[in-house]
Amino acid sequence: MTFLTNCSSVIRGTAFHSTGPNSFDILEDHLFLVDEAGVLDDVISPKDDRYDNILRRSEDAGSLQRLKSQQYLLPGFIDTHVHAPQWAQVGKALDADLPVWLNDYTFPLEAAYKNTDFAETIYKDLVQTLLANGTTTAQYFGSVHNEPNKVLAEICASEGQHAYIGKVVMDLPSQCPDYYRDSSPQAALNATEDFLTYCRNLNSRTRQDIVGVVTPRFIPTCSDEVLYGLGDLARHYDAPVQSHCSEGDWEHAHVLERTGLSDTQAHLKYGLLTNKTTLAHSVYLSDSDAELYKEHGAAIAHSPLSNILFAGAVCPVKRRLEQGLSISLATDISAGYTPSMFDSMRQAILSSRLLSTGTDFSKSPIERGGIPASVIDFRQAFYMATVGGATALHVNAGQFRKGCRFDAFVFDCLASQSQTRQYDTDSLADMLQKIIFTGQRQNITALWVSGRPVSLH
Ligand SMILES: O=c1[nH]c(=O)c2nc[nH]c2[nH]1
Repeated sequence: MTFLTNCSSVIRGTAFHSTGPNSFDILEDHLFLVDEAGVLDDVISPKDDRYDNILRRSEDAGSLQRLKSQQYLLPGFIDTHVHAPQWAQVGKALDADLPVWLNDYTFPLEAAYKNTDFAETIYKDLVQTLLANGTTTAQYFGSVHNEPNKVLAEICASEGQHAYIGKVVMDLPSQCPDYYRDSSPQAALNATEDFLTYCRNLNSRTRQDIVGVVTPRFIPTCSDEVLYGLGDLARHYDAPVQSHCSEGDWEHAHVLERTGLSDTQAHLKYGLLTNKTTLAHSVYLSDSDAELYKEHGAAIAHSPLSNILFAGAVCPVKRRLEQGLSISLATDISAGYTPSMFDSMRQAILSSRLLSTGTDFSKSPIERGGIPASVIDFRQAFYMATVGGATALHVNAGQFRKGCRFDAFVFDCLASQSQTRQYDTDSLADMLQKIIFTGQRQNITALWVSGRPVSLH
């Protein structure tokens, strides 16, 4: 038996994990054996002959942690689209439309991160807040300037969060303010390369993933030269790519007019639609665009809150899942106003209900314009927030399986100020639904990233 030679800790309790878009498992009263590297070495069911022996030995060795009644183990959330600098304006200016929001609020704020003291304060708060909300992995847009991006990478490393981070590229003078853009396509490419290398070096010194991501803000703010150059860098470094795609009427039409192509086709032309690409929003995809995502293995970062505020339409998640696309979930701070993936899961479910029924009360149900069979439920939401994110980022996480890294948190229904109730009438499957619909930050009472406990602030 490998136990006690490889294992640094054993957790005993009941866990939930997603096993696919339509399914989940309840691992009732299992033992989770975590090795020195923070990877699940084994998951032992009470029916397993080894159970009692392992339980006793881990208890004797002082490496056993038991979850209490009404405490559950969940996989850490994977938030695949967060604008780190926008944390300072979360909840602000959401009465504006996208171009006004970008030009009047967001660009001036992002430019302010040149002051690395400011960056340090905000980024530390952001990373601690996301961890406290159960997000063990985040994919971040940084800003144009690399000094604050490096501060963000160091903070993720020291706070203990897996982080995918991009230096934002925006170089097109006609679409970007003088005070906040890359000075030339070459300067943008050099800075991107510098940041990819920086993250690679940092990653070799940290336990968790710190990965540089090729990050054109979106096609409207980028020159053709820079977009082709970023495609070359992504290929050369085998680096992930993130951007925004087909996010609203204005943006979708703008790309069509400029390139003669849909946003998806344009990403492909520039070499930016790869199996390591995650594209936020992706609302206005034709079915043939969706086929391109599938063919090239690109993922959607579904951002239900910001889609409501800025897209003016709902991403047909159910349809895209049925088409076999890779779909993850995101808060999209700060066009999304919450750091909580619980909130994002809930909004994804609610948006799909409205998409399915249509919304104009003055029309009959038939004429209301809904798209039938668009409803997703807690299963798909849980999948996107965990396994979908892991699939998009190609990481072995999001589940409690042997070989998965142990990124997880304890959800405590009895935590102070909890609004999640468990009664005798509730089955364990009921409890997963209740957790998804009522869960909050205060329910998260312990969290591990790659097997290491993280302090919650
Ligand atoms: O929601 C969004 N947030 C942004 O920062 C952004 N930039 C381009 N398009 C965007 N959409």
